[in-house]
Amino acid sequence: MASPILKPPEHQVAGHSAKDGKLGPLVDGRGLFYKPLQGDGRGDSELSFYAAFFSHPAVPPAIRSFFPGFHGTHFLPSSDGSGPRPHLALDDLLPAFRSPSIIDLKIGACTWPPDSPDDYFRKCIARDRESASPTLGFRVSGVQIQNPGVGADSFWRPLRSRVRVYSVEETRRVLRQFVSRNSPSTDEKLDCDLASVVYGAADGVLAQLQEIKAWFEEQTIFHFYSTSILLIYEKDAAAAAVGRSSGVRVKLVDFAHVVEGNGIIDHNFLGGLSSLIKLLFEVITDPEGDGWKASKVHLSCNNGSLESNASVLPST
Ligand SMILES: Nc1ncnc2c1ncn2[C@@H]1O[C@H](COP(=O)(O)OP(=O)(O)OP(=O)(O)O)[C@@H](O)[C@H]1O
Ligand SMILES: O=P(O)(O)O[C@@H]1[C@H](O)[C@H](O)[C@@H](OP(=O)(O)O)[C@H](OP(=O)(O)O)[C@H]1O
Repeated sequence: MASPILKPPEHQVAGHSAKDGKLGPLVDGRGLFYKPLQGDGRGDSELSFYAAFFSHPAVPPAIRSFFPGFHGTHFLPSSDGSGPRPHLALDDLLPAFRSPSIIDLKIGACTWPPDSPDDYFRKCIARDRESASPTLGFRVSGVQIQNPGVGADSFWRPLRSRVRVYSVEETRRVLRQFVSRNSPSTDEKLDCDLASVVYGAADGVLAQLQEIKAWFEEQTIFHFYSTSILLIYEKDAAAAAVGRSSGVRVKLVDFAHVVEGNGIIDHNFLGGLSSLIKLLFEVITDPEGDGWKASKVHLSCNNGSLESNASVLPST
């Protein structure tokens, strides 16, 4: 069989990209996503996580299904032309989708593991403070939303530099935009028409997140710093899914900063996940987004304390 042609993924919304001659992931068009092992120990750390996670007897099979399947490492030519290097071979999460709407949500108010080197901690906290992470416990890392009525290949893709500094209000808005049928770039009122099927259906995003959350309420094996939750769905399929499955997928990706849990609950991830669930639930119950008011919240983090005045909480 001829070797597959490797190319940058068509629908990558965050992270390092192989486009423009840089080092990034490649896909083979046959179902595998190859993520190059990054330097600074990040690649080795992610490889160790995948090996430990998929061999750990205490991880339930249903939980494994929320992670990309892992198929070892493959030595492949790097996308930046620097020669062959090991790549993680993962299930490509997107072949089943023709025009996927995707959002990457980086979970956790703290994005750096305890005992991180000082320069890494400073880099992370500077980025976190520009974002909604300290307030919400998660932030948007990247998003693409199919433009309805314009064609299957037309997407709204805001600049990543803009997305990673989204405020709380902007984060709430994009979560509503993600399930609206009017054009994402429009100023008109968002319709949130697909919220009940994409977020609220029996096999929708909230049901899947609740299953993940139930595991995080018990598991003390791993602590996931800077890990993302990807939400992936197809607008046409969701619109046609009255009473049927919308095919929406929830997946966890990016495990370069996972550390051992040492018998302790991963409060950082659990807090962000709970906050995300609450916001998505409110998209269904309060699609107009009126039930929010400004409030002041204090959150503490390892390596220091964060304070924010910009938070919003639902009114009671
Ligand atoms: N298995 C996969 N299949 C398809 N797409 C994927 C897969 N894993 C990741 N992606 C895409 O690649 C993006 C970045 O993934 P990931 O966070 O693992 O990369 P990264 O370079 O480590 O990111 P960062 O720079 O944030 O650390 C995701 O937002 C998603 O769009
Ligand atoms: O959110 P963005 O804008 O995509 O920014 C990236 C994101 O913060 C990643 O988590 C980080 O990798 P690490 O988590 O591994 O530090 C990467 O650092 P890098 O550019 O130094 O790789 C950043 O560029």
